[in-house]
Amino acid sequence: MAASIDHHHLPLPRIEGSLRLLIVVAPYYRQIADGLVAGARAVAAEASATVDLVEVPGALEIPAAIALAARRDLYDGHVALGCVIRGETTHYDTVCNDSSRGLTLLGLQGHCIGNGILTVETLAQAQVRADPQGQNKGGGAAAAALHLIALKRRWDRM
Ligand SMILES: Nc1c(NC[C@H](O)[C@H](O)[C@H](O)CO)[nH]c(=O)[nH]c1=O
Ligand SMILES: CC(=O)[C@@H](O)COP(=O)(O)O
Repeated sequence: MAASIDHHHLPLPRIEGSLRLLIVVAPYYRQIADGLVAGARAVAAEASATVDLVEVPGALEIPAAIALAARRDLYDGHVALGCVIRGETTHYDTVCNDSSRGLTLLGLQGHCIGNGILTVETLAQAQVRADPQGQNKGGGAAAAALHLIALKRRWDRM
């Protein structure tokens, strides 16, 4: 088993005014997705954000769904949640790389996105990462979106 390493988490930023988050989740592995969503919702509640949630079939559809929502400028930030577990073929690499690249490209266009798409070898690895009492990657992705929103608002005021 890998050594456990503590990650330092920034405190949640204080954000004034209304705050709208969209969670886009791929429930390809339902139990994992549920843990990720629970963690993300808890962080959103801490920041008093209102949350909408939509589901898409798989991680590959997450960037496209966020791009569609972003066209309407409905949300301050987006939280991408899902899980990719290595199978027998190279499809794993496509799903991991293209979902990540899609989110990164959207981020570089100025959209505030937290990436909580797990890319793992085993279901056990996914379980500890999705668990809100464990590594809580869903919460981490929501926090990442909030940090970007805070920066955007700060620089919009200058
Ligand atoms: N294998 C996994 C997938 N594959 C499905 C794709 O994301 C996509 O929905 C399909 O290719 C149709 O476009 N998705 C996951 O979220 N996790 C996987 O492990
Ligand atoms: C991660 C995947 O895309 C995977 O679930 C597909 O499995 P396989 O490579 O065995 O078809």
